[in-house]
This record gives sequence, C-alpha cells and structure tokens, in this order.
Amino acid sequence: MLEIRSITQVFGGLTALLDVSFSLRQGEITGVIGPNGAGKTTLFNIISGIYRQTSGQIFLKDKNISGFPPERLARLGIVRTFQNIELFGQMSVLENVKVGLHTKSGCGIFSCSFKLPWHLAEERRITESARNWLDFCGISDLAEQRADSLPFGKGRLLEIARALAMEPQIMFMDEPAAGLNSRETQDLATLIRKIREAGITVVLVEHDMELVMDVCDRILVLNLGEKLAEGTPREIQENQAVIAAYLGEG
Ligand SMILES: Nc1ncnc2c1ncn2[C@@H]1O[C@H](COP(=O)(O)OP(=O)(O)OP(=O)(O)O)[C@@H](O)[C@H]1O
Repeated sequence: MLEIRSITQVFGGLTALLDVSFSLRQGEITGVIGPNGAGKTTLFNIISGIYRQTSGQIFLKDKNISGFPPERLARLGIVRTFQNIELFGQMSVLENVKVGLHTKSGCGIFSCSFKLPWHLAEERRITESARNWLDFCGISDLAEQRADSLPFGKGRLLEIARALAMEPQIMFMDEPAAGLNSRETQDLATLIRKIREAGITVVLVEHDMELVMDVCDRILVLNLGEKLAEGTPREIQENQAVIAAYLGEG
C-alpha cells in the first residue's frame, strides 16, 4: 500500500540513507530497526513529510505523495507519533484528543464556540468519538485530568489515542516503548496488536528488540543508511549479516 522507492538522503557530505526501497503491506505491523545512526529517524521524517528526500519517491497506493507536508499526509490517512511526547499540558486528556478531531471535522474550536445547532451536534459527536479512542487505549478513566498531570506511560497512551482519533490508514510510531517499564511495554504490545486488528497498518521504529520481535509481522533492518535485510522476525533473527551488524552486539 505504501511504497518507498530508492530513497536517498544526503545531509551536507553525509549520506544518511542510500537507495532504500521497501513496501508496507496493508494491515501488517512493520518494524524498522538498526544501530544508532542507521537512518531510521531520517526515513520516518521523510515518510511523514518533515524532510524532503534528496532523491527517490514515495507512493501511497498509486499516488505519488513525495514531498507532501504532514497535514496533507494526515488527510490521506498517514499519521505519526513522536519519541518526545507533545501534549497540550494545560488541557484535559479528553480535550487533547478532541483537538485532533476538530482539525479533521472542519468544525474549528472557534466556530464551535458559536454553538449553532449543527456545531452542537458535531461537538457531541466529537466528544463521543474522543471518549471512544480513550477507551480503546485504556485511559478513559483519566479523561478529565490535566494532561501534564499524567504519569509518563499514560502520556504515551494519550499521544497514541490522539493519533488514532485522526482515523489513520497508516500509523508511524517513533520509539513507542522508550521510557516505559516492562509492564507498560507489554500493555503497549497488546495495544499495537489491537490497532492492527482495527485495520490500521502500523510501522514502528524501536530499540526494544523483545517488543519488535513479539509484535512485528515484518522487519526492515537498516545499517549505515542502507537496507541490510527485510523479513519476518524469525528470518531477521537468523540472518547472519544482521547478527554481525546489529543483533550480535548485545
Ligand atoms: N538534520 C540532520 N542534519 C545532518 N545530519 C543528520 C540530520 N539528521 C540525521 N543526520 C545524520 O544522519 C545519520 C542517520 O541518523 P538517524 O537519526 O536517521 O539515525 P537513527 O537510525 O534514527 O539513529 P538512532 O537510533 O540513534 O535514533 C546520522 O549520522 C545523523 O547524524
């Protein structure tokens, strides 16, 4: 469904990605792994419209989406979460999710404040939908709390709920397990599978190998900016080049 064709990214004299190609399959969880500096974040930043690649193209189904900015990609159903959680701290948990829904509905926060009948109905629909996504992520009991009062792990779940509220086709998650304890990481694995069951294609960059091997259907391995391997978790764990470059190091 999403196809990356020969992506190269050069920063000054440094080639961060060289001729990387791969395809995402609909409804699968794909992991992107590799040693520090392998180019994982750069690839994510290109696919999510933050960087413009030096060369190469990205296709969503048959549409060339190379160079589309993040808002336009979001409208096409491509959303991402960030490694550093970025919430509206003074707003409630529920309001944080509603912001994403307002952006999508065209019923802006200001126009909704006029409280015309259509807007009231729309506001109710948005609140209900936001509550459903909080429930989906297991944090509906925190709906009225201020976002900046949440423990770190719950903040991560809220960020995921907010991204899901955009109703993505593809969700990119940048190190979702970073900073989580082992219990929270297990719950995250359950949530990621649930996201796939909801029909959303998931891509994660992640250093937690246990999580990656546990949840991913396929894995892309980058090393020094190049594609080193691609395959199922078992194939990757048995791949000699991957063991030598990466998995063997621990
Ligand atoms: N904006 C930038 N300007 C210059 N060089 C950059 C920039 N972004 C990344 N790089 C370089 O590109 C290479 C790949 O970095 P990248 O952050 O994509 O790797 P990574 O696989 O995500 O690493 P990590 O696991 O440490 O996050 C590195 O050598 C990095 O220093």
